[in-house]
Amino acid sequence: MFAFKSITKRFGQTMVAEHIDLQVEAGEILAILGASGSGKSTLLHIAAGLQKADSGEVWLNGENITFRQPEKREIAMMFQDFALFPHLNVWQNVAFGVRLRGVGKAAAREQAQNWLAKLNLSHAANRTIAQLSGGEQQRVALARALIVQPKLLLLDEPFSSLDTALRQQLQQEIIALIREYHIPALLVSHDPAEAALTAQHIALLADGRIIQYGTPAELFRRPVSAQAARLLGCLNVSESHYIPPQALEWTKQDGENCAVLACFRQPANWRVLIMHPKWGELTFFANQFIEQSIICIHIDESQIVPFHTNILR
Ligand SMILES: Nc1ncnc2c1ncn2[C@@H]1O[C@H](COP(=O)(O)OP(=O)(O)OP(=O)(O)O)[C@@H](O)[C@H]1O
Repeated sequence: MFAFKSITKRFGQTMVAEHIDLQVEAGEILAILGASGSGKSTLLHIAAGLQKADSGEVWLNGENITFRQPEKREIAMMFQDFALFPHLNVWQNVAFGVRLRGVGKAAAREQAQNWLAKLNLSHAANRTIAQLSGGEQQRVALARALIVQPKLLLLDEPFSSLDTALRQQLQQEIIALIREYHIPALLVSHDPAEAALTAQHIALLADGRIIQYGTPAELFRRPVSAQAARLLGCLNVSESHYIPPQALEWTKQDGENCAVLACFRQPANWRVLIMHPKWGELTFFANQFIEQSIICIHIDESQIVPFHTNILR
């Protein structure tokens, strides 16, 4: 298990982490979701020992590693830009970490081949990095990270340069490997869909504070504030409440007449913007183009999530 205990970090006047408490169990992914500049990468760097916290502790498998050197932490990182070594071929990149630990060339090569086989890359073992696609490079980066049997895996937006299909495939591979090898993982992301698909828990980070923590289902069902709802990419959010998609229904009767402001084509459906007499401008999705200028909308008010501001502050 990995844990941050009351981590605090400032850069000059900027508070980047304020008493952050988080933990992630072996075999699970914790996603830290936040806007740009919210302090996500700083937390990863503190976990890796690349930045020092001003106060607080970092624990891994029951040991306080706060003052341990980065190379002694047994932590692996994967980045958005892969960070592979261009002068080494594929298997040499994968074998790099075990070679550093003194494993002989033949044994390291064999271990690298095993990892490449696991990730369906055996055919590319002797290629240069430039001869790989983005998805293949990221799988090499994953093999290179896991071959050293890390005690923690840090994922810094590792999927963001991949297309949707590749991204989902790699996410599933990482989830399966983390589970198989019982490694806890921290994923930083600004993409709520990615966090929801990959992580068992999500921590929403804003201005150096965890504004909400829970399972993806808990967070999406009940964001605690407008800021949390917006970080989760929810629609129909105001400062006082959130109207979830299932609360809003297009009916023939039993609702309010709403003006249709716009209807946009989306890949899988139509996105409709309406003006509701009580709740104002709202968005919902329809499976057909809405031709009428007025439609009847029922809102199940029992499903509306009210915000009590400053709940966790
Ligand atoms: N070494 C540093 N010195 C001074 N300020 C820093 C340093 N590193 C980060 N910061 C500042 O700390 C804040 C948090 O940065 P951080 O990189 O952790 O955010 P982030 O959430 O990872 O952002 P992004 O999603 O854009 O990568 C930012 O305001 C950033 O400018």
